[in-house]
Amino acid sequence: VSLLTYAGPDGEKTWPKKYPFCGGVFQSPIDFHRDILQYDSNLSPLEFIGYNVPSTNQFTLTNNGHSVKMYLSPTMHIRNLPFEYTASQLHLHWGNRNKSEGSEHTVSGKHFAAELHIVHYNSEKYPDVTAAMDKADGLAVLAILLEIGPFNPSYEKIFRHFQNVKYKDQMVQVPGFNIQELLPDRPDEYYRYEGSLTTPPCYPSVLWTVFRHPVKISQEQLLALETAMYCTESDDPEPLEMVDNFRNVQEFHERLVFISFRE
Ligand SMILES: NS(=O)(=O)c1c(F)c(F)c(S(=O)(=O)CCO)c(N[C@H]2CCc3ccccc32)c1F
Ligand SMILES: [Zn+2]
Repeated sequence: VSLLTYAGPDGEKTWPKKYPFCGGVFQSPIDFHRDILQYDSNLSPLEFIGYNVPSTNQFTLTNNGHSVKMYLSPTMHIRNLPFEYTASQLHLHWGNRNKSEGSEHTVSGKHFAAELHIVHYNSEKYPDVTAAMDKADGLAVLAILLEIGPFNPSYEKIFRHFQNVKYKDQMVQVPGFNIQELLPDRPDEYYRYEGSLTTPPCYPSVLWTVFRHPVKISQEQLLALETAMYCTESDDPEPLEMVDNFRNVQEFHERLVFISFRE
């Protein structure tokens, strides 16, 4: 989808022209602020099955021109949602070296530095993610907010490969590791709402789980994320830096976000 640029003449404001759902209902991301939050005691901790992938397995990390994404193992799934959801891929959203405020979801109007998404599909009802991605109960995405702190060795297991996926369509193999290491402390505390893909085609098909607590990565790790990748292919005479690949927050009318924690 070459149309997928966030800023400029083809930016997110033009998405609804070609992708009508982008101008529709239940759009993500959103801002979490006090008067739309409601505690829900039924929101139980998620179970992460098969997340500890042996290093004999490998994940494919690739630059798809607007994000860096890593395909995950079909043995990974989450339980304690209305259905069983199987992992598909993870990817990131970030800002730029002068403005490290590239998260998609915001809290009380505040951006975090970046955001990791782990995309799953409803494997109880659909054969694969492509069949699931335009269904209301098709996808479940886990979102981890990233902020600056100490060096994070778990995130480094992915970040150390960025130099090999600098350009569009490049890919590299990443040795398996426990993907649960990428989750924050207290993963039982999260925001939950029904929303959409944050890139075209913006299908309202995502059950969002945004963890309350951010994960820390170092300033250097964040700079690597913000400066390593390009949207363009390696031989493109006009390289385009892959930066600011986050969608702005969407209007959230008369709806509630459910929280599993008491503020
Ligand atoms: N922020 S988000 O979680 O909404 C989200 C993205 F932001 C994003 F960039 C991608 S993508 O695969 O890199 C490109 C879109 O096709 C996907 N990929 C999803 C959407 C389409 C699709 C098809 C198969 C597997 C994954 C996805 C995505 F779910
Ligand atoms: Zn995403």
